[in-house]
Amino acid sequence: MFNLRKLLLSFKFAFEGIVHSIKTEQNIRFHLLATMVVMIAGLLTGLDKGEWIIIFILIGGMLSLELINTAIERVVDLVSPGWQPLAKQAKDAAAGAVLVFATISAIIGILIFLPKWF
Ligand SMILES: Nc1ncnc2c1ncn2[C@@H]1O[C@H](COP(=O)(O)OP(=O)(O)OP(=O)(O)O)[C@@H](O)[C@H]1O
Repeated sequence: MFNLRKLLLSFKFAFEGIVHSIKTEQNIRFHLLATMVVMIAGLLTGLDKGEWIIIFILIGGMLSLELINTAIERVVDLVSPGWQPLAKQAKDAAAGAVLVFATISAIIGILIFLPKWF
């Protein structure tokens, strides 16, 4: 009923997916750098518990969305190695989802940090 080996293997595969995405996707490395900058800024600025929770939700959402974007890119390349309008639409929509979340995250970050600095 509960297979520990299978559970551990699924963690291993998920970890491999994260490592592969970091190695191959420049955008994910940029977001990891941004994550570190925000964490350091948060520690130096002094955020309350609610603000940290919001920041962690945004960081988790952002990185998860980047991983899903990588997955979509890989599946599109798999099923459509040649140029296809639908492949472009799929990849651009996935990239658009990342951009929407990144923009909203940046706005929320500004709303949290700016009043504390000025
Ligand atoms: N198979 C395809 N058919 C049509 N358009 C594509 C295809 N692959 C990528 N594109 C489009 O080409 C443009 C440039 O893509 P880009 O150089 O970012 O490559 P990518 O495959 O989307 O991303 P990555 O380089 O991270 O794999 C984007 O608009 C993308 O949607």
